[in-house]
Amino acid sequence: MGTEGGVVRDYRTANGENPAHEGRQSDNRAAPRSTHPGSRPRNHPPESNHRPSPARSAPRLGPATTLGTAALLSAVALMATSGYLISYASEMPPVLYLMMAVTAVRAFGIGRSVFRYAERLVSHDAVLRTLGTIRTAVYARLEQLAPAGLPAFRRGDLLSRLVADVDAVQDHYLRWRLPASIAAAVSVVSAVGLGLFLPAAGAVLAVGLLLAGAVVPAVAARLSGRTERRQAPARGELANTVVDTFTGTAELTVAGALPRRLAAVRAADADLTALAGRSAATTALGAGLVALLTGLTVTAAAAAGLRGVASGALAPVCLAVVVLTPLAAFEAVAGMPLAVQARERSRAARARLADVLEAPLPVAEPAAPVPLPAEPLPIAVRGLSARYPGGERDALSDVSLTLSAGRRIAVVGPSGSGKSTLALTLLRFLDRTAGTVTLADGCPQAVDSARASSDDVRRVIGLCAQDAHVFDSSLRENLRLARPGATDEELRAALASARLLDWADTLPAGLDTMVGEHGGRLSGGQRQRLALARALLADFPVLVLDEPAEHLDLPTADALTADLLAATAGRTTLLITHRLAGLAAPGAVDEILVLDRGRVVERGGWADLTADPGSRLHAMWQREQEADGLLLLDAR
Ligand SMILES: Nc1ncnc2c1ncn2[C@@H]1O[C@H](COP(=O)(O)OP(=O)(O)OP(=O)(O)O)[C@@H](O)[C@H]1O
Repeated sequence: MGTEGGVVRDYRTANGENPAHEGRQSDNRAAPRSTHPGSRPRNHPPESNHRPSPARSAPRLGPATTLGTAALLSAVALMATSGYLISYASEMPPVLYLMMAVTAVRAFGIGRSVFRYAERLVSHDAVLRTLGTIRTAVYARLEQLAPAGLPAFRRGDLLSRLVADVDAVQDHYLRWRLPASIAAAVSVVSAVGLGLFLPAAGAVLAVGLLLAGAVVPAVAARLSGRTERRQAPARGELANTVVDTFTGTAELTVAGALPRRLAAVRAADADLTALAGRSAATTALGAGLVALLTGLTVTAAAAAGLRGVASGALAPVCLAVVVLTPLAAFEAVAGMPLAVQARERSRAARARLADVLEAPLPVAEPAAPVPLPAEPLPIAVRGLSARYPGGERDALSDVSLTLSAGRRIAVVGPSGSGKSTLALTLLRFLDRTAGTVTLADGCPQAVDSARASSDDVRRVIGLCAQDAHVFDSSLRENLRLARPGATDEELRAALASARLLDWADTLPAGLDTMVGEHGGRLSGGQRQRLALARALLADFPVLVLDEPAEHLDLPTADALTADLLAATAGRTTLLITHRLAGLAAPGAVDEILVLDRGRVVERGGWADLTADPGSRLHAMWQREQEADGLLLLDAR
């Protein structure tokens, strides 16, 4: 089935078969502790083993084809019986003799509209259901690919795949398969039917329909196949440059690069416009050729009819039938050149969807996920290594640590040393290549996280990411994502822990204050504090804070780090940071791991490590203090 199968094969989660992610609610889409006992058995099968057959996903077009054929045949018969009725009526027979033809004209006239309406209803219902299935499958796949697997796709291009390419798939059914089947059926029946009146006219019609319905579309496909197939990637490119330009407008303006980016957008737009122009030219050529063939066929049928009348093979009153039937029958094939163009377009779109649906998953779900222990601590990480899909080397190598109840560990290291990779691997957004992560380590109910569903693991280990998404909603709704049933008191307590309550209390609308798109009405620090409050409200047994103070100015970053260390006191926490200032306070964290190139190169308490002049942490701390001093001088 080629790419067609590639897309259809994977529509696995449709029809509610895999309600896998209903419980994800916070930054890491995890549910609050109160809803986690970890022992709920999963009721969805592992995705990688579960692929529905194409037969179940492709729309059933049989009824629509039958109705469409009936509608077009009614139109052909209407034309033929009208011609016959007018010719016969001109002979002025008794009215009673005309009644049968009159009734047939009425029946075919009504039939054409009724069948056409029913065909549209049935075909669109079937196809839209399939589109819904495809879109669900694409969303579900994207959800599984995120976050570690998504960088393989560009954002605008993904948007285009999600919207335009999925829509283009409907063309495969509604604009190619359905009209092609109807055209074939109507052509055969019309040519045979006319042949019964006059074999020569039937033959002429058969040749005309064959040329218009098969040869012209083949020529159109040859002329524009490449153009049609290039449209979907070109649309993706345009979407990508537009999204990139919009999201980076501020930076591009500051760097003076906006004109260059706009030129790139215009170039992508011109490319797509040129493709659309070439496609339209082919459409016009196809329509022109079909109109020409219609005229030639009607003329040849009329000539054959006249010869038949002269030789006595055709009753004169039936001449109009022979002339008018081809005119109506060509309606069936008139859209075929467009249909093959739609086929080529949707073929490319389906291939692009298959890329998404068949992209390797960064995490493989176990075939039979085991329930997690009700009390998941301590969590022992031993020899953990991980690699990104397509990566040449491990981004994380042989990392070990123990997260026991209330223990706080800081992971520091230079950019690219694997800190975020450690978080992703612990949360099972990325599969490990070696090592173990044992929940309830040392207890009889100990379980390795790889044997549980990743959703369950994310109910135990929560993440407050550096780029935590803030929704375009109110403060209250943003917080309630973590715990839908939370009372205002609980929300206020979480805000207080994140040191945001004083500010929230000054707002006229209080918790109902709208925060804007991506939290645009908040400062960077307020956004991060809101994300922290949300993570605290979710009350995960283990909280991973990944660079929560990233992108903030130094005083704000240090204040936030100090506040979040205070807010997470007594909680099991893994704090990932490249800034050390917040860790210097006595008892801030229990252990510090220094990562470099994915490996733990140093570990210990703050005091011990910084006291050793040869230690990495000592050197990092010195560098940070010197840099801060220079910044202070600059500021003065
Ligand atoms: N999605 C990805 N696909 C492939 N490689 C990746 C991906 N994300 C990160 N990497 C690579 O993995 C390595 C570790 O990256 P990671 O993001 O864990 O570093 P980090 O210590 O968190 O850096 P930073 O402090 O800058 O956030 C880097 O070499 C990086 O290039």
